[in-house]
Amino acid sequence: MQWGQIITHDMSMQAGGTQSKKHPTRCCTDDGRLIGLDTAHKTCFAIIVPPHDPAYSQVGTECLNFVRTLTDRDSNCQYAGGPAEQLTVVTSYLDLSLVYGNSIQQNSDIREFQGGRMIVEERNGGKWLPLSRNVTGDCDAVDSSEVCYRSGDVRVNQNPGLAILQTVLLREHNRIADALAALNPHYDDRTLFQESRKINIAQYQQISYYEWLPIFLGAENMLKNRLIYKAPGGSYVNDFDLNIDPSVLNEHATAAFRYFHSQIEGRLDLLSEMRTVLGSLTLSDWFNRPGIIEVGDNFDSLTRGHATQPEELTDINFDRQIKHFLFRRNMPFGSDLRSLDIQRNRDHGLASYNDMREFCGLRRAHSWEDYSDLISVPIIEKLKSLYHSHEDVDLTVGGSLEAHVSGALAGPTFLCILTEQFYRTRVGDRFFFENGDKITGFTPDQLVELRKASMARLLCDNGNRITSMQPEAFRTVSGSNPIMPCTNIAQVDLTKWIDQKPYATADPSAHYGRK
Ligand code: HEM
Repeated sequence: MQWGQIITHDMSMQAGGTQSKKHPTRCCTDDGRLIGLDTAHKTCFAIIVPPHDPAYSQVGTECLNFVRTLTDRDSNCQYAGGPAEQLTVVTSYLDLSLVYGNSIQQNSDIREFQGGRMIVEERNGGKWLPLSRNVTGDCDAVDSSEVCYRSGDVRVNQNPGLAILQTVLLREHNRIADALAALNPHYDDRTLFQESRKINIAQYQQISYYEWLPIFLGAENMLKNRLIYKAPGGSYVNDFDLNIDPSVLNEHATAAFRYFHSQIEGRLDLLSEMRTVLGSLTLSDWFNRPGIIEVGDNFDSLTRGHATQPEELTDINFDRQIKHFLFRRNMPFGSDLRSLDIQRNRDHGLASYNDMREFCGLRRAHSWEDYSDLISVPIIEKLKSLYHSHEDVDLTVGGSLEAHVSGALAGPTFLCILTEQFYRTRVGDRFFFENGDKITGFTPDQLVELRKASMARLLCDNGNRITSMQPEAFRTVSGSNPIMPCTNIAQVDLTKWIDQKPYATADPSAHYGRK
């Protein structure tokens, strides 16, 4: 689950949102009462809570704040006709923009400009993400001495697991930079930075496509649709296609990929190196308060917990920590992520579930009963009581009610969207790590090494003192996936980067991130 959120934050962020921070536009009063339509801001689309709601009725909440995503109409974009298009504020590519930032300015703010490294700050003997310059603004901090991070992505502080993986990926960059500096003492800061960034992104793409996505999209489905290849050793996959638009599909970011919100577990276990449970954290106590990961041995214990504790089932149930208590900020109740997802579907004006089925080559339903090919009859009965017509069912809702395709964690409609997205994400990326471009690609020897990258090794190398892990870290520990010493887990051999080729650059003024 947690890696999925990393991928999400790398690929999209709707414009105008504040994520976990309280939105300055208030569409409800602070105690959850409705504001008249005439007084509410024009971007308001508040979620109306029915009086009998089992959770919110306990505290009389009538209204959940919801601010519409900014569109091309709100920006200086040239209006090209057609419906409004929602804007995103991060790069679509899987390029670790959440670590490196989305612009030269963002990047310059978090780079050390020495030895190719990113800024880390030492606290209590550990190396951590640098602190935000506006602690009380960026986090739910009581005072400005609390830990609150600055990174390539403003959502970094949202939950402890996310902050851990952001830290792991940042430390990995510096680990690579230090190793390259030792192997190539003549490299300058910029060369070290760019080469380390390139390796970090390549490992991350390898892990995402070959280790993580097969669990979600099914390995066979991915092979069949050319998202992954049985590419042995050092051979390239030259599938870059200039005509493929790698932008993130609205149906992906606003509906299909959010289905995995159902995997979020509200209890975060802290585990010792022996994998005994030392305690646990409650998710809603730690939204936007990442400092907890720096306390005692929590960084390692939570990392082990995330690698050991099963995620919640991918189904119609959502943990109350995000369904009732999202960003509750010490209040008895917070917001409801599931409602936000459904309302966001409507805000963005996505095609209906039925339209999307048809688009994906599935049978268009002409009656409620026609949905029974993919949705169980008792659930259709519930839908009937909620929607006037079968044509009205939202994509977010219908897609998440389908029986899963064998080997995947989604039904056919969502799987169609997810597969199309991750096809575009690789084929539309001229820098995708398997690409054999002479200037930007890796050598076959380097590719052999990059294909050894794994989540297990990433956690081993970047914990404080994590010394053992199961080799398939996205899967639970079992007889065939036992905990083993980190030293037994394959590592990318960086000696293959000993001055392999001169750093290709002609125009010195075009250096990304130069101060
Ligand atoms: C503790 C974990 C997580 C929390 C608290 C969380 C919370 C949120 C919130 C508050 C939003 C914005 C909702 C809105 O206003 O529309 C959001 C958006 C989103 N989430 Fe999550 N999420 C989590 C994990 C995940 C995971 C595991 C995935 C997928 C694997 C995911 C996928 C998405 C996507 C695709 C978006 C839309 C991003 C955009 O385009 O702005 N999230 N999430």
